[in-house]
Amino acid sequence: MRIEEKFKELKEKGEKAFIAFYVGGDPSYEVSLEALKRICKYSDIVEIGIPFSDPVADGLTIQKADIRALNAGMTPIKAFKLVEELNKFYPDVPKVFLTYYNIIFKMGEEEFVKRCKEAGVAGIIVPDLPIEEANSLHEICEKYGVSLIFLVAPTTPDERIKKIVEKGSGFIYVVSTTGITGEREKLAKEAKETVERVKRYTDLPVCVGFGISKKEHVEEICKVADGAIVGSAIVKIVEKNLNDKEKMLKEIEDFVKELKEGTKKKLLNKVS
Ligand SMILES: O=P(O)(O)OC[C@@H](O)[C@@H](O)c1c[nH]c2ccccc12
Repeated sequence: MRIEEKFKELKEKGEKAFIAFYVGGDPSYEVSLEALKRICKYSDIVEIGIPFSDPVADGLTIQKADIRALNAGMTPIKAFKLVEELNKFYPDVPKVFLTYYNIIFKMGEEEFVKRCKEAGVAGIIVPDLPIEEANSLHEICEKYGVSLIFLVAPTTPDERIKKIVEKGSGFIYVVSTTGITGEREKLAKEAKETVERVKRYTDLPVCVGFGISKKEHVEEICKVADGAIVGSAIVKIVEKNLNDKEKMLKEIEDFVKELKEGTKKKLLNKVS
């Protein structure tokens, strides 16, 4: 399913998007497939990280997940296979790749995007690709109908936001705070302001990630944003339960189910 269709469907239901992030291949290909199936049950969009040896935007939790996946033999080619398999079970949940640019560069931009199209990957997020360097990838993504999702940080000036929303598609990813991925106790206060700033320049959905780790955070951000993205708090469950796969999967499923509830609150607020 395309990302645009998903947001349309959510709007009709009066819900915001819950987007879960998970590293493909963590702690093994098979377990990650099973975990992602559980995640797909309750998520509107799923972000799958292609593990990379030098993930500069990631905190320790996701760094460790990348290492676990790489040690277990995960590769970009297997990541495409993972999406294909998931699409057999959950075709209505758009899958988005989170990948650093080296992986795309090595395969070749066109080959990478063509494979995304064939595997049914709806979009890609490339955190280390600045907008100024994104022209060719942008064109190729348009040609194949794959969304190219860009990040906006609280430190991004308005002039740059204007450039980003021109090229971005699917949704705009607002980074709640400066820094790297990882759980945080509180939702950063600059997150809402950044969402409002981006919304001045675009009608694209705006979703927020970085540090969102509880249902309360999801509820809070969904008052202003179109969706919430949770990564590290889910990946942490893997790390804590490496010796008990069934417990790990159950905890992931229960947690994701609870987080999704936070995106339905807005409707209740509106009605009352
Ligand atoms: O882990 P957090 O703090 O919940 O943030 C989401 C994040 O994991 C996911 O979107 C992501 C994982 N790696 C990234 C690198 C850059 C930007 C975003 C990401």
